[in-house]
Amino acid sequence: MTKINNICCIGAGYVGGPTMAVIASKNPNIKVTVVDINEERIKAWNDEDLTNLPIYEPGLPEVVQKARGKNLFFSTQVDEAIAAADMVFISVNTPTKTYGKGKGMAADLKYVELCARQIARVATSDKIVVEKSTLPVRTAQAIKTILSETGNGVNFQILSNPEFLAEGTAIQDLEAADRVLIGGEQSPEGEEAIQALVNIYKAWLPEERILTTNVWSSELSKLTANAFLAQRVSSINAISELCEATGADVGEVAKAIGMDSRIGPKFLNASVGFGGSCFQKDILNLVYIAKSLGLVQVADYWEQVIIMNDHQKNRFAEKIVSTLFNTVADKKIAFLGWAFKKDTNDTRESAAIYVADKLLDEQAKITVYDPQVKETQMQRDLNYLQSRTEQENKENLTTTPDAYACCQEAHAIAILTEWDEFKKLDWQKIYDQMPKPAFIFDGRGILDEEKMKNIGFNYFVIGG
Ligand SMILES: NC(=O)c1ccc[n+]([C@@H]2O[C@H](COP(=O)([O-])OP(=O)(O)OC[C@H]3O[C@@H](n4cnc5c(N)ncnc54)[C@H](O)[C@@H]3O)[C@@H](O)[C@H]2O)c1
Ligand SMILES: O=c1ccn([C@@H]2O[C@H](COP(=O)(O)OP(=O)(O)O[C@H]3O[C@H](CO)[C@@H](O)[C@H](O)[C@H]3O)[C@@H](O)[C@H]2O)c(=O)[nH]1
Repeated sequence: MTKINNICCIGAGYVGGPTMAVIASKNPNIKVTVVDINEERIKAWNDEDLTNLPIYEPGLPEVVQKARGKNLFFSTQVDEAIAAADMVFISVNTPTKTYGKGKGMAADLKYVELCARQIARVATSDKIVVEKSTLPVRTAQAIKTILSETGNGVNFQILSNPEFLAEGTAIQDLEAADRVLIGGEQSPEGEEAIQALVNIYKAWLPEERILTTNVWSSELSKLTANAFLAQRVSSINAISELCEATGADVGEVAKAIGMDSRIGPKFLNASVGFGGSCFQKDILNLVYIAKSLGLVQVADYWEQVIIMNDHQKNRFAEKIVSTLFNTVADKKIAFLGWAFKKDTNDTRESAAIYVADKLLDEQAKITVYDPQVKETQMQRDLNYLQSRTEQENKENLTTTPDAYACCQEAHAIAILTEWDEFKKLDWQKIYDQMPKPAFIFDGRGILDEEKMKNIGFNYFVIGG
C-alpha cells in the first residue's frame, strides 16, 4: 500500500494554492510544497501579512495560516520539491492556444508538457503524477509517454484528478466538495495509486463522495461539467433577451423553472455574460476535440454557448450606447466591478473588459471601482485586446478606490460584478451627485428596481 508522506504541487495559482492549503491543513502528517517559477507569486504566498496573498479568496488566509511553515511550504525550488515528493500534482495553466494549429480553440499544453519533462529529468524514485490542471481527453497518455521514456528505471503512475472549485467559494467548495473525481489506470498498480489519493481526500470527505473512474472519463467529465454549467448561464441569458422584448421578468422565470426539481434553482442568474478562466476555454477545447473527431453537430451545439455569451456582452454595451441617446462620446460612465464574479480578484475573461472595450471604441470616459482589482490589472486586461494604444487606454479608463467618487458626475452607472457592498451603497446620495437624467445599467440584477425608480433613476436590468 503506497503511503504518501511528501507532496509537491507544480503551479501556485488559483487552483494549486487553495487546493494544497486545504490538503495540508487536513493532512498534518503530509509535507506539502507548492512550487512556481513566478518568484513574485511565491513571495506573496510567503508574506507574513496574509492580506498580501496573491489570491483574494474568502477563508483562504485562515487555512494558510493554519498550515504554512508547519507542513505547507511555498517555494521556487521546483527540482528539489519534485525530487523529494511521492506524489506530484500538476496544477499549471492550460490556456487557449494563441498560435499555430488549434489557435483560439485548443488548450495550450506546453506548460503541462514542460512539467512532465521536468519530472522525468529530476525523478530518482517512483512517483504518482496527478493531473490537477484541466486537460483534453487522453492527455494522461502523452504525460505517460514522456515519463516512461526516461530509461532511468523510475516508475510513474498517472492519475486524473480534475478540480471543481469555483473562485470566490474555493475554500468551502474544497472543504465540502460535492464530489472528488479520480481517474486512474485499471491495473493493480493503477488501483494502488488511486487508493493513495483517495486516502488523502478521505481525511475530510466521506468516501461516497470520492468517485473513481478510468482516466479518460475523468478528463472528459471536467470539460463536460463546465460545458453544462456555462450552458445554463447562456440558456437563461438567451431567455433574458426574450424577457426584455416581451415584458416577462427573467428573475420570475428563473424562479418558476428552478422550482422544478428536475431543473433545480442554481446557476440561473441572468447576467452580462459569464467570464472566468475556465468556461470559455474549456468549451472551446471541447468544441475543438469534437471538430478534430469529425463530430460537426456536437461541435456546433456547444459552440452556441459561447456565441450566446458574446452576444450578451455586446448587447449590454449596445444597450448603454442606445439608451444614452446613441452617443457616449466624452460621457463619464461609472463601472462598479471589474472582476468576473464577486469575492475574487481574478479578471480573466471578465465581461467588464469587453463592455469597456466597446464603450471606449465609442469614446466614452470610464471610471472603475472594484474592491479587489488593481488598476494595473485593468490596464493589462485592456491592453491585451490591442484595440488602441496603451496611452489611450490609460487616459480613458481610470480607477478610484471609492464607489461614490466613481459615480460622481457620471452619466450612467454600469454594474459589472455582483459585489455585496454595491447593494448597501447610499443610492440617493449617488443620484444627487449625477447629471440628469441619471441611468443605471444593472448587469447583475442586484439592485431593487422599485427603489431605484423611486429615487429617480432610469433603471435598466438584464432580463427585466
Ligand atoms: N481557476 C479556477 O477556478 C480553476 C478551477 C478548476 C480547474 N482549473 C484548472 O487548473 C489549472 C490551473 O489554473 P489556475 O487558475 O490555478 O492557473 P494560474 O494561472 O492561476 O496558475 C498557474 C501557475 O502555474 C505556474 N507555472 C506554469 N508553468 C510552470 C512550470 N513549468 N513550473 C512551475 N510553475 C509553473 C504559473 O507561473 C502560475 O502561477 C488550469 O488547467 C485550469 O483550467 C482552474
Ligand atoms: O447563474 C449564474 C452563475 C454564474 N454566472 C457567471 O458565470 C461565471 C463563472 O462563475 P462560476 O462558475 O461561479 O466561477 P468559476 O470560478 O469560473 O468556476 C467554474 O469554473 C471552474 C474552473 O474549471 C470550475 O472548477 C467550477 O466548478 C465552475 O463553476 C461568472 O462570470 C459568473 O458571474 C452567471 O452569470 N450566472
